[in-house]
Amino acid sequence: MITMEDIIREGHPALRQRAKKVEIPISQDVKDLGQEMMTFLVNSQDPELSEKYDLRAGVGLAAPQIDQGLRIAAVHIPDEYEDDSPIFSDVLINPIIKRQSVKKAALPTGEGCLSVDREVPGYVARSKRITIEYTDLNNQVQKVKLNDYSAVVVQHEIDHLNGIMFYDHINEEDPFYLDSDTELLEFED
Ligand SMILES: COc1ccccc1NC(=O)N[C@H](C(=O)N(CC(=O)NO)CC1CCCC1)C(C)(C)C
Ligand SMILES: [Zn+2]
Repeated sequence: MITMEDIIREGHPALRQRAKKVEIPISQDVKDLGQEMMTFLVNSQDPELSEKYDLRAGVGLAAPQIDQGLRIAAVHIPDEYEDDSPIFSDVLINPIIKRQSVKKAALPTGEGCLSVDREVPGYVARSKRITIEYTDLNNQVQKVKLNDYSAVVVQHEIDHLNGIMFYDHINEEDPFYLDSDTELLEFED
């Protein structure tokens, strides 16, 4: 199973490389990798398992973060109200952003990263609404519209497939600069 030891940290060159497209139909190896990545997220959100294996509560994981240079990202976004029905949960193979809103959104808390062991303060402005297309683990092409928090998570993961870290988006002069078309998302903890 994937644990924090398998997650490479900033400074590792693999985090700055562009991941390679996955051959379709996906091989069994890719299917296993995708399932393992999803299992990590589910485990990391389980009180017992996250405690037992010292896992950070993850909502997304990209293959480059476990040193696999493939365009695969797992996303598992819990619904803070109903535990058993996540807001969005899937393994994205070769995801592409087909449409994105001009309107931007940022988390009021800023962002962190499983591959970054430090706080990097500042707003990360991302498209508030996106339409993504990807292949799922059953080789089905999916077209999904996401907004707000789900859109933030997926954009954060797709960035990893392109060697981009969240802090690359933070304004150097004023980390908490917000331009007029960026809103802070409501964020109940
Ligand atoms: C169950 O966990 C939650 C429930 C409700 C709100 C937030 C979370 N958890 C997270 O935001 N978790 C972050 C996360 O997984 N990521 C993913 C990552 O590093 N992918 O490479 C960072 C997030 C920052 C914004 C989008 C993803 C970490 C870096 C803090 C572990
Ligand atoms: Zn990350």
